[in-house]
Amino acid sequence: MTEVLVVVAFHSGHGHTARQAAAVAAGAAGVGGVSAELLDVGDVGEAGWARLDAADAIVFGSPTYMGSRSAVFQAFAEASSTVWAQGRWRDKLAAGFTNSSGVNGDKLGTLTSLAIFAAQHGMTWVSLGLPPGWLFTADGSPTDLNRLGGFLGALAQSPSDVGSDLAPPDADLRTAAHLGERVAVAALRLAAGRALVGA
Ligand SMILES: Cc1cc2nc3c(=O)[nH]c(=O)nc-3n(C[C@H](O)[C@H](O)[C@H](O)COP(=O)(O)O)c2cc1C
Repeated sequence: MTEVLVVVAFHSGHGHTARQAAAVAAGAAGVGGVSAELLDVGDVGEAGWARLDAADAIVFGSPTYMGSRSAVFQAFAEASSTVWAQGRWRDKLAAGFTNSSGVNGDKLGTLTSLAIFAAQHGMTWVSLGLPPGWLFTADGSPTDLNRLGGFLGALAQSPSDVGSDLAPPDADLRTAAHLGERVAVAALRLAAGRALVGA
């Protein structure tokens, strides 16, 4: 059986995005032949960079701070310029997720920045692949998968006065798990294809 590695590279200032990251990793690890690891981008170190090099897919996650990715994630992105210069992540799969307090909260700014970051590295972006839930149709529910209606990546919302023990809600964690599973399956397919064509 093909073994592939999905690394979930994330920042979380107060634990909410960390819960979303854990859900992404659990979704990926639930797919046979796939292992998933969490990596705090605020503390990568030599071993962390090596795990990123070894990954078949990297799922990037950040809270939305002031309408974009956090300063800690940005520092990680800038630190990856050596990786970029050497093309070490080229042709790996990538995907992204973000969490913020506003229902909208300008989360798209974060996801867009993550997708551009992945594109700069020559990675192949995997979308969320779910229909929008909740208010997309009148009979929707806030417990729907993809309740926040994103396509580019997984979205989560945590009220600013609710701790990470209670937020983000289950629907958003299930959405994150779906993204992890989708990336894992895509990584398996890519590995199988590579084995066939020898590249
Ligand atoms: C510096 C800062 C900026 C923030 N900017 C936004 C924002 O632009 N939009 C929003 O909806 N929430 C914003 N928030 C709220 C966070 O996104 C929210 O608290 C989130 O759950 C934090 O995730 P974390 O616990 O993983 O850090 C901001 C919070 C901080 C600390």
